[in-house]
Amino acid sequence: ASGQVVITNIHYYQEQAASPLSLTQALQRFAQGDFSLFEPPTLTVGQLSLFEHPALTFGIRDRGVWVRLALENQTGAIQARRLTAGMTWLEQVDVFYISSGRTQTYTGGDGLAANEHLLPAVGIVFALDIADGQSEVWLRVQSLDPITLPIRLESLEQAQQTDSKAHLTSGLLYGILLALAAFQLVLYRILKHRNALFYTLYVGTFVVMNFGYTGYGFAWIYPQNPVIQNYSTLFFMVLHAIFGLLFMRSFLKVRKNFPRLDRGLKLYMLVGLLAITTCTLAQTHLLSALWAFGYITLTTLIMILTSLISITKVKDARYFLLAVCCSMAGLCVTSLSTLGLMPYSQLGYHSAEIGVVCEAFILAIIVTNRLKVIENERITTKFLATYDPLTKLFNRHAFEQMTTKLLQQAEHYHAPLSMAILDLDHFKAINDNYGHHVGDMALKHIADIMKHAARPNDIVARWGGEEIVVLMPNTRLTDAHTLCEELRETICNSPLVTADDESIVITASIGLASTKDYPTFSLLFRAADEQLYLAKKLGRNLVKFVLPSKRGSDLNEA
Ligand SMILES: Nc1nc2c(ncn2[C@@H]2O[C@H](COP(=O)(O)OP(=O)(O)OP(=O)(O)O)[C@@H](O)[C@H]2O)c(=O)[nH]1
Repeated sequence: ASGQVVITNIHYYQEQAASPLSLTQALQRFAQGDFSLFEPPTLTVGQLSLFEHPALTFGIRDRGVWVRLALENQTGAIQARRLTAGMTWLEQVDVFYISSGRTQTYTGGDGLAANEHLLPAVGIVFALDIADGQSEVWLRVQSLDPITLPIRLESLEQAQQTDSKAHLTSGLLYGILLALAAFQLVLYRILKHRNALFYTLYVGTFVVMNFGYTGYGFAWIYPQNPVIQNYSTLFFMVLHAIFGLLFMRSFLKVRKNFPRLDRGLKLYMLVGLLAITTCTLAQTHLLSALWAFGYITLTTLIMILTSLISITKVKDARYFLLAVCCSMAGLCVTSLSTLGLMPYSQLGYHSAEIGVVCEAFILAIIVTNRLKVIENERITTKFLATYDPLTKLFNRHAFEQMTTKLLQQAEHYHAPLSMAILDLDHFKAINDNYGHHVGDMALKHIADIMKHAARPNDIVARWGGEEIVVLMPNTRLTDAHTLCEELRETICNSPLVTADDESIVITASIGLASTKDYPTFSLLFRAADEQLYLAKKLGRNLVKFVLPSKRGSDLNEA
């Protein structure tokens, strides 16, 4: 039987006086011809009608509006229908169903606690039994939020389909946005970077705001509290804008690049927050609505302008701009269609959500990318603090720190510990003959040999220039000597082969000392260094050390 109950025409009237009209007065006005005929816009793309469900829009106003629907039931029987008459945020919607001189009255809207007529994501709905022949529905709507009245008269099966579609769309939207926000929150937990936190709050406040205006909050969470319903959406709208600005300041480095603008933004955010808090606490609904809509529009413009002027200064600012433009475009279409400045359609109404999803995706990608760069820099800095970039051996600083610790342990456990200092022979000649580049290759080559020769607990570090130090825990001088001898031999038997296929024999001199006689780092180092000097003096390619019993003599020569 669907389709055989039709709305034949729609008339509307905007009250002029602050005091509301009664139904009788409205009927009189209609009879006098004060009502206007509503002509829904039409636009079809192929089979699809963009303005499938006519919607009347009156913007934000403090006076009531009347709508009259003329119905015709051609089925010859009473038909059950569901009438959707307005968005979930409307404060009060009175419905008068008139047939054969009898009037039935219903009241819905979010101004009334636990209102059963409010269906989240769908609107304010009424179940009507439509009498055979002609009948009328009269609606009176009063709200300080935008008065947007999509009108649908649906059979019960159609209504069910509409509901499923609406819940599915909302589920999808929340799913995507919450997943993106959760991902950034995890990144924030790990990397502690503000970009990720502000992103989470920016997207999170949008979800809360959306939960408010779609009516889920009122239907599911605070049905007894119309005050929360009336103010939460507007409050979170401003909060969403503020987190957007905080995110932008951090991402576009506004404080560093435009200090004066940054100070202005701080003030702007403070004013935004104070104003909406005051309006909310004072429960001035009209002012809150005007402030919230104005503030979010101005904020989006500020974000667009700031990203425009940041393009030359900040990497990825152009993507930030693209993201904000997506959201701005969506928000504009939704605002214009809810405020009645452009024809209302479902697509238009959902544009803000589509825009925000696009924005959230783009922002998630650029934030993750930014965090990757920051993390890489952090890893590099950490690496450079510990390692020598050329040879990838520990650097001098790391070596000193580790040695101090190991010396304390050796002393505590009365364990032996040896230190060797290795210096390449005539290294200057390699640089001079083959170039600095080959000198570097030689250093790397020797470092690789030493890494390979070192035992798991040995510590090999580049002390500086062509000097490499080795700390050998739990190693007596004689064992250390054997190891150093092997190392010296390996080095001189492993010539460096250059890119030109030239083979360069490299030799090294090594000085060795043990903690048995030199218990502190400086003494140990100086002793090893003295032995190195001796090795050089005695002709190079040698390992030199002092026997503990005969300090100063040099019995072991390679
Ligand atoms: N290619 C290269 N050369 C370096 C690096 N660090 C230091 N040098 C060079 O190493 C050379 C060390 O020269 P010297 O101290 O005179 O010692 P040497 O030529 O090895 O002679 P002996 O130590 O007496 O055998 C200098 O020419 C430095 O410029 C480096 O990282 N890369």
